[in-house]
Amino acid sequence: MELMHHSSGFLLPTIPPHHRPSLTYALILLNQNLPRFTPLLWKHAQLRLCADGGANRVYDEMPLLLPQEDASDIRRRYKPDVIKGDMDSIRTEVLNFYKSLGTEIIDNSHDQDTTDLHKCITYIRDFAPQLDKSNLCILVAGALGGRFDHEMGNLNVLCNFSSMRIVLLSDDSLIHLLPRTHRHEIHIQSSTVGPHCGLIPIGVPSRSSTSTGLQWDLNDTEMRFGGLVSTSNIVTGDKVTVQSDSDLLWTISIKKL
Ligand SMILES: Nc1ncnc2c1ncn2[C@@H]1O[C@H](COP(=O)(O)OP(=O)(O)OP(=O)(O)O)[C@@H](O)[C@H]1O
Ligand SMILES: Cc1ncc(C[n+]2csc(CCO)c2C)c(N)n1
Repeated sequence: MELMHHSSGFLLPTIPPHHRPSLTYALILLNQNLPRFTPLLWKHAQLRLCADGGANRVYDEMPLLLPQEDASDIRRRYKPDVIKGDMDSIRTEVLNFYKSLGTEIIDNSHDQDTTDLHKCITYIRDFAPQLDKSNLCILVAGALGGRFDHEMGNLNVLCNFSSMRIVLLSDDSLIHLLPRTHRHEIHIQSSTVGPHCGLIPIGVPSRSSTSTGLQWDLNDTEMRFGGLVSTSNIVTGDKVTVQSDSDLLWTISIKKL
């Protein structure tokens, strides 16, 4: 079984040269409070998309995250490449502003069966011609906090696209899938993440999960909702390994400074 490496180097101003694997990043901004480190994610990304009302967040909140700079300069500089969704949340002034700067607008108002985040991921997967897809990682800003149905929809997207690397981010947490098809090695960048973490089966229960590097390691352990799921766990070093017969969610806290 192949080994998959994970790292949160994208939370550092400069991604370390030894960072493995070397990834190409795309950023999706959702309609939820933007994490304070969004300008950093923006810098690392080669493609930036707003999911519908996510464009309002970029317009309203980027100037607040960079208060020492002029708001209208910030708005012109942080121009999304694409705004995609059912367009029921983006404000007209915001839509017209980014349209006038040349942002591509994709109106999918006919599709009321998939979320705007789902629509953005489909776009990156199927259309973004300039991106190297072989080592692509999609960072999703504003995925947690707020409405619980949205949060669950965002988690479901990890399952819809389980073979893609997708990281859900808020100010406090980072979440991604550990597909059962791989063994996993998670590099803990202790200056930016930890120590609180969790391993949670998603979709189906896990009959057997095994980890190293946690205060409460799993050892051929069964996990299911209604039984044990590993929350409030703690990372003990700079490396965590995980193997499971089911897809698991990995979550780790993001440090404030
Ligand atoms: N409170 C929230 N918490 C987490 N994610 C959110 C939240 N609000 C929106 N999102 C994410 O941002 C995307 C765009 O949000 P937007 O408000 O434009 O969606 P929407 O289609 O209008 O949602 P709805 O019609 O259900 O209110 C959503 O698809 C969702 O992924
Ligand atoms: C069973 C079922 N539940 C909810 C929706 C509604 N819905 C799901 S995604 C979406 C688009 C949001 O931008 C909407 C309206 C549906 N279609 N089918």
